[in-house]
Amino acid sequence: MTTHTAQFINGQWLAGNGAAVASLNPATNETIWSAQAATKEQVDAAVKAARSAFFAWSDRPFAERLAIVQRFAELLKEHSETLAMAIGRETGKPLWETRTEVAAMIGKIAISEKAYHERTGVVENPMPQGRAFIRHKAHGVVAVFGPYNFPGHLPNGHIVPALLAGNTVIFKPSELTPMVAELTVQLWQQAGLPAGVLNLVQGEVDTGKALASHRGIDGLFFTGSSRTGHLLHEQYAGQPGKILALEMGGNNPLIVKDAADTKAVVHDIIQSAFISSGQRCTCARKLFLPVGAAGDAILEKLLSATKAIQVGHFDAEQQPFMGSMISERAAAGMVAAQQQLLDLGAVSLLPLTHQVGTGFVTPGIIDCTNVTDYPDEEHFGPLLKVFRYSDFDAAIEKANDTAFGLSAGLLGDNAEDYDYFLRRIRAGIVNWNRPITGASSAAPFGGIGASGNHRASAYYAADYCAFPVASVELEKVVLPATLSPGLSID
Ligand SMILES: NC(=O)C1=CN([C@@H]2O[C@H](COP(=O)(O)OP(=O)(O)OC[C@H]3O[C@@H](n4cnc5c(N)ncnc54)[C@H](O)[C@@H]3O)[C@@H](O)[C@H]2O)C=CC1
Ligand SMILES: O=C(O)CCC(=O)N[C@@H](CCC(=O)O)C(=O)O
Repeated sequence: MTTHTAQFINGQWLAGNGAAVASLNPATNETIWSAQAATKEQVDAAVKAARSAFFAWSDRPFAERLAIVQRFAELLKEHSETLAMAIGRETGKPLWETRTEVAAMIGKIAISEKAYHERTGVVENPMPQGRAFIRHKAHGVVAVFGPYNFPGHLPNGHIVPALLAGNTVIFKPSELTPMVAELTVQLWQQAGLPAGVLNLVQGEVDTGKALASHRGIDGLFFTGSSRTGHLLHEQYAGQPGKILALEMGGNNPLIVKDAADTKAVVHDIIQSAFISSGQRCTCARKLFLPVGAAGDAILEKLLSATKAIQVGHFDAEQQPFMGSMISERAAAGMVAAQQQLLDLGAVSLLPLTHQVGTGFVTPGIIDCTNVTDYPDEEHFGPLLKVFRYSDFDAAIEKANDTAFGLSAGLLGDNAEDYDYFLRRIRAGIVNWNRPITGASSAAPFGGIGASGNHRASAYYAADYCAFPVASVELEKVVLPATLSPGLSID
């Protein structure tokens, strides 16, 4: 296998000078990409390149920046199948899903253009003497950190609005998905981005640390685990001048109450809990079902439909619903999480099983109703915890009993219940009779508590990509008609 020149610094593809790194196809453990990591010195070179490129890029008229970003969208369309294949190979996600990921990347461009104007454009307000303006300026050099579960779409959700706003970027993708990052940056290069405007540094945590701690960056946009996000937040304490946007995980509840269509309920639960093999930050982790016959019927159908979920290779002709998880390690981690819950007194309703030597797992369902020391952790895979409840208020209270606050949902036919749920539940994404995954890029996307730091992304990403500048302006210096009391100027 050829070793990639994986670092893109100041418009040049360079070999890393650091340790060897590799990417595996998680379904087979075959190495599909290898390179050497960027060193601290190379990260420094990337930051310096981004700094040198900043004024020339931010001084360009918006239309010129937009034209390059739109060219990137065209290239994404031309290469969509190559990119969808690469995402499938590197993450294990089935092609039907990776194709939607590429479509979301393409859709991001028009949405970000609209958001740029609506949320950060120029506003002029009349005033008696002169004019008042609200404008927005780019921060400067920003670092973008991406997760592995959407290696194209989620970094793209930071990079596109950051570039449109006039920032220059250093992108540090997940070490589990370097191949997708490389392909994406190649398309940016072809789109005609000037040297230094977007730089790519690849490597493991050391590369991430070198970038996050670099004094030369003005901001950091992060999508990833709550653990890393919290480390970054601590690291940025005492640096109010730097913008930090954190999109982190969740421990998301879904409550079912008085829903007549059991099949539809089961469908929305499965879409919420098991899509992407449970590897979405928005996935339902906790399912609240009423005690009694209605809850029993839903559980019975849920178990049989979950047992029937097809798990398979990303490119299988007969497409599976779930592909491999991101790695064998992640799969083993889910088995360990299940065991931890069993040790705490949970009852397995459908065991999550792991095909050792691969990242494949089958989806699992576990009853945690009687677990008193329930760990408030995000188990990032297809393991759904069921809680039976007899009182709606108590279910909402338990749903809110988490440090996280990303997504939440109610499946039920009563509008008053939803109105009440909406007022009580603490989350940044709250849905009614829809799966809680599959958020729209045309809406803000972010959570509260341990899920984020109040800098929602998607439609609101424009907000953290620029800072507002308020100006009052007059073309000439003019003496006011009335002077302040006690003032005379002869
Ligand atoms: N709220 C949101 O929008 C989303 C959140 N996520 C969350 O992301 C997680 C899965 O992604 P992962 O790739 O496992 O996240 P992760 O936190 O392990 O890694 C994310 C990025 O941070 C880097 N990194 C890790 N440790 C670092 C450190 N100490 N200093 C600097 N950089 C460091 C990694 O190299 C990677 O580029 C899940 O918890 C999921 O819930 C995923 C998608 C969306
Ligand atoms: O960022 C956007 O444009 C919208 C947010 C989004 O696409 N969310 C997805 C995936 C994020 C995740 O859960 O990892 C979703 O809600 O399914």
